[in-house]
Amino acid sequence: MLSVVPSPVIVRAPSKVNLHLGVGDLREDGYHELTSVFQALSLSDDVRVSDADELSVEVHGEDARAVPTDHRNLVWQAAELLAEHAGRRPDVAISIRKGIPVAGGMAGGSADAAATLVALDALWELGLDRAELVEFAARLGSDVPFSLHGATALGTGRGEQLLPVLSRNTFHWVLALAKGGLSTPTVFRELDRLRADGNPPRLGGAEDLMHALASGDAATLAPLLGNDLQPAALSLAPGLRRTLRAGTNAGALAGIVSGSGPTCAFLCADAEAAVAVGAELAGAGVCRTVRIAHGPVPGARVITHETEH
Ligand SMILES: C[C@@](CO)(OP(=O)(O)O)[C@H](O)COP(=O)(O)OP(=O)(O)OC[C@H]1O[C@@H](n2ccc(N)nc2=O)[C@H](O)[C@@H]1O
Ligand SMILES: Nc1ncnc2c1ncn2[C@@H]1O[C@H](COP(=O)(O)OP(=O)(O)O)[C@@H](O)[C@H]1O
Repeated sequence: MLSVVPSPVIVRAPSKVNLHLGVGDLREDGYHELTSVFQALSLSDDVRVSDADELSVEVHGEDARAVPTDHRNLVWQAAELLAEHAGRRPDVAISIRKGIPVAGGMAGGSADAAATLVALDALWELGLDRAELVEFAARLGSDVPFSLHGATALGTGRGEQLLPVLSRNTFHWVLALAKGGLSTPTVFRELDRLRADGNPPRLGGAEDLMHALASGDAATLAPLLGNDLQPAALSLAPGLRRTLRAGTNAGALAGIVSGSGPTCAFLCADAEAAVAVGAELAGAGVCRTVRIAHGPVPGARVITHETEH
């Protein structure tokens, strides 16, 4: 029988760093109330979907072995969710090319889920509007709406309610990737434990940081970066203190743990400084590997060709 060769749809989705992550108290539904200023970074994943006889997931890239290829993968859940909505079977082959570290606090799984929503909307010609995509995204995870949105945004609620934030210029980052990952729920639980035992510092509001973003000046932004999850991540992975010190010693303007960690993100004065800081960090033996990235970049979007990113 003749079969029509389906044309794959490829979508690129960004990683994120939380420039400001204020964590409120634990809610009754098990989530924490957040004030998060997200920035989407150029380190990204590509997700390719094509018609197939049944749903399958394959993962390529350095961290591929750490990623499940069954229903535990967020792209699987995204495909099932959209198929149910469309009243069809989720019969697609999904191939993920990972550039984002796994369990690194950079929203890699969320990026792939957002990418899958955008890709299947195109492949199945569903014509979903933005609000519908965002609603599906929020059902898949707190960070998934931001992976769709990209750029710079303020997230409230459990991080899923977004407002765009004005950000001038491009900021240059060095990312220090760690050997293992940290589980997001474990890090939130550790923060609850630290708060029950004592009084770890809590961030104030994000207004000054948002002014600094609007000014586009990295040196003004640097001292305003902050993450309430950082003490919890450092408590679980004390070696990250050395990584953070090494980055600022190497000339970064500031360093923070990205989200729930263990990736450390270093803000640099410009692209040249980022290359120099990256080279020095790579030689310092304080992390698995180093990546250079910039932001803000757009959210999940269809691309025509897979290229290096
Ligand atoms: C911490 C953040 C910061 O951007 O990112 P990562 O560091 O994981 O990338 C996010 O809040 C992670 O978002 P995401 O990874 O989508 O989390 P979800 O799947 O929604 O939730 C996983 C678990 O994290 C905890 N969680 C998540 C979000 C939130 N506002 N409060 C929480 O307590 C809960 O224990 C929840 O069961
Ligand atoms: N597409 C995916 N990519 C990476 N991890 C995934 C994916 N789908 C499910 N996971 C699971 O989610 C966990 C958290 O992964 P990830 O989203 O990369 O990190 P983080 O929540 O720290 O940003 C992983 O340990 C993995 O088991």
